[in-house]
Amino acid sequence: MSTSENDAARHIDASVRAELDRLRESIDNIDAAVVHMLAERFKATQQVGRLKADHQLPPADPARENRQIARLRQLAQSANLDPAFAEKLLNFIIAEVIRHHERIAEEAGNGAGSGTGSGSGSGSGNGALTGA
Ligand SMILES: O=C(O)C(=O)C[C@]1(C(=O)O)C=C[C@@H](O)C=C1
Repeated sequence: MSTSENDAARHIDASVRAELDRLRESIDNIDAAVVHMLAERFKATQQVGRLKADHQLPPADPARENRQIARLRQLAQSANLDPAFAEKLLNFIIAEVIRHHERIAEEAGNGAGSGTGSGSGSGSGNGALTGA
C-alpha cells in the first residue's frame, strides 16, 4: 500500500491533514532544492574530472576528502544534524563522483583510476549510506 493509499484509507482529522500537507509541501521544496544543488555539484565535479583527466591526475584525492569530511562533520554538528549521517552522505556522493572521474579518464585513454587512491578516502564506496 502506497503512502497516499495509506492516508486515504483512514479518516484523518482536517487539522491534522492540513498540518501534514503543509509539512509535505515544505519537504517537497527541500527535496527539489537538494536535487538542484546536487545537479550543480555534479556539473562542477564533471569539470574537475575533465581537468584531472587532461592533466593525468588521479580521480580520487583522499587528503581533500578527509578535509571535506572534517568540515562537513563540524557544520552538521552546529546544525544539529548527525555528523555520522553527514559523513556517510558525503562519502556516497564522492564515490559516485570518483566513478564519473574514472569513466572520463578511461574515455581520455588514461585508464581506470591511474595513479594513487581509487575509491573514496574512507573506503566506504557504494554502501556508504547503508553502512554503520
Ligand atoms: O576535489 C576533487 O579533487 C574532486 O575530484 C572532487 C571530489 C568531490 O566530489 O568533492 C571527488 C573526489 C575526490 O576524491 C575529492 C573530492
